[in-house]
Amino acid sequence: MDIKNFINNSEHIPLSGLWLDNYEPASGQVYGQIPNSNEDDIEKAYQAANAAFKDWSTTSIDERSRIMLRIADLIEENLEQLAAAESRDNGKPLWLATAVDIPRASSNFRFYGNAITQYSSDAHESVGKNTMNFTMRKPIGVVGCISPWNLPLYLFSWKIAPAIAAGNCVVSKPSEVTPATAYLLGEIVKKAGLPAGVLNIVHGLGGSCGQAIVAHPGIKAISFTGGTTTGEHIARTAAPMFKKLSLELGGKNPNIIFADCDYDKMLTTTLRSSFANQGQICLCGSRILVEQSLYEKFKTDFVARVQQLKVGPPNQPDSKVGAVVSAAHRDKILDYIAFAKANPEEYTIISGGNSILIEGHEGGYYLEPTVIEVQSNDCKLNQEEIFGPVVTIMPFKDEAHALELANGTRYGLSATLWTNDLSRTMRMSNELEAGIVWVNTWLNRDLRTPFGGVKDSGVGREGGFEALNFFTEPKNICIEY
Ligand SMILES: NC(=O)C1=CN([C@@H]2O[C@H](COP(=O)(O)OP(=O)(O)OC[C@H]3O[C@@H](n4cnc5c(N)ncnc54)[C@H](O)[C@@H]3O)[C@@H](O)[C@H]2O)C=CC1
Ligand SMILES: O=C(O)/C=C/C=C(\O)C(=O)O
Repeated sequence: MDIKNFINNSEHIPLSGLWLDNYEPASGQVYGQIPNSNEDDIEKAYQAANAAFKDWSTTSIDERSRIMLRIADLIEENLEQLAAAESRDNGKPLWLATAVDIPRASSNFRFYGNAITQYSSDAHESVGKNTMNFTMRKPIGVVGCISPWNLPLYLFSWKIAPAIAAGNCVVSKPSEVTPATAYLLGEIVKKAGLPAGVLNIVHGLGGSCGQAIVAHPGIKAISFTGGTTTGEHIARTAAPMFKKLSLELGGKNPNIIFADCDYDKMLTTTLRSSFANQGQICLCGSRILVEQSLYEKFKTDFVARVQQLKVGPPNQPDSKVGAVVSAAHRDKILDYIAFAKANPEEYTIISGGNSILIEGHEGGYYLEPTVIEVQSNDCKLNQEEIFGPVVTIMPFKDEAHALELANGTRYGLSATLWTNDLSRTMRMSNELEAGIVWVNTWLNRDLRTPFGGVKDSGVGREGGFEALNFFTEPKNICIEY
C-alpha cells in the first residue's frame, strides 16, 4: 500500500519528495512507502485547517453530529478492509483488529457524534447581585493530534472524534510505524461529507513531522499518546507557547491478586491483561503482585496457561499472540530479557524468554510470551516500561505491602485489583496512585469515563465530556441587569 498525506480532502505527496519504508511485522518485509513529511507539509495542512475553521466552528451541532455518525457507519461498513490493513501494518492478530480495534474506532466517532448533542453551557445566577453569568465553550481553532502504533485507528480516532465534534479543525499525525488505517480513514471522512480542511492527516517521523505540529505557533492544543520520554519532549516545546496539552503516556501497571478472588476469572483475565496485543497496551498489567498464600499455585497455573498461548502469523485465526510492531521494538524487548538473563540473582525467567522463528515468516518479529519472577520491586524490569509480551511476578505479604509495591513506580496509569472483600476494595482503590482502577475486571471501558494517568503517566484526561472540555475554551459572560 502506498500512502499519501490527506490535506483539504485530497491526497498529496510529501513536498520534499522523500519517502519512508513501511514494514510488515509478520514477515519483516517492506510492503509500501509513506511520506516523510516535514514542516512544509505541516504548514500546508495548517493552512487548510485554518481556512476551514470559520465554517466548521459555526456548522450546526446537528450537522456535525450527522457527519460523525456517518463516519462511524462507514468504518463499520469497511470493517474487513480496515481490520486487514491494521493487522498487516501492526502485526496484531486479524481477529483482534476485527473484534476490537476497528469497532472501537467506529464507536469513538459514534460516541462523540452523540455526545456533542448533549454538551451544554453553564449558567450561574448571582442572586442579590443582579447578575447572570453564562459560560460558553468555544472550539480552540486548529489543534494537533499525535497518536502511537499500538492501537492505531482506535487511538487516532479517540483524539480526532472529540476534536472535530467540538468544532475544531485538526492537523494529525499517526505513527510512522502504523500509517495504513489513518490513510484509509481519509477516504472515509471525505465520503461521509466532512468538509475539506477539517481533518488533515500528515505522515512522517516524530522528530520532524510530529515536532513541526507541536512547534507550530498556530496550533493551539496538542493531544498526544505515546512514550513518556516523547511526552516530556513535547511538553518542553509546547509549554513556553502556552499550548493546551493532553498527554497520555506510559504505564507500569500493577495487577494485584488477593487469595479471596474469583480464581478462574482472575486467571483468564490476567492472561489477557498480560499479553493482549502482544502486551503493547499502556494499560497492560505488566507487574503481577500475588498474595503470598496463593503465590505458588498462581505461578504454576499461570505458566501452564501462558505456555498454551499460540504465537503465530496475525492472519491465522488460532494465533493468540501475533508479531510485535517493529524490529527496533523487538530488540528493545529482547534487551530487557537479556538483562534479566544476565542478572540471575534478581530475575528468574519462568516461561518464555526467546524470539521465535516461524516457518514461512522467518523475518517476522515473534516473541515468546515471557514471565519473569523478580526479587524486588526496585529492579529495572519493574520500574521501566517494556511494552511487550513480558510480565514480572512477585509475592506480597499483606494489603499494606501490596499498596507499597503497587505505588512504587514513577508511573500511575491504571491498576487492577482482584478481591471479593468490599472494604479492602474501597481502601485500596482510594490509596492506589492511578488514574484508572479496575476491580475484578480489566480494560472494561465506558467511553463516558475519564481516561488518563497520574505521576509520569501523563497530564489531563480523555473520554466523555473531559475530552470536549479539553478541545474547547470556556468563555464566561457576566451581565448585570
Ligand atoms: N500508549 C502508550 O503508552 C505508548 C507507549 N509507548 C512507549 O514508548 C516507547 C517508544 O515508542 P515510540 O514508537 O518511539 O513512541 P513515541 O512516543 O515516540 O511515538 C508516539 C507518537 O509520537 C510521535 N513522536 C515521536 N517523537 C515526537 C516528537 N518529538 N514530537 C512530536 N511527536 C513525536 C511518533 O511519531 C508517534 O506518532 C515504547 O517502547 C513504549 O514503551 C509507545 C507507544 C504507545
Ligand atoms: O481508551 C482505551 O480504551 C485504551 C487506551 C489505550 C491506550 O491509550 C494505549 O495503549 O496507549
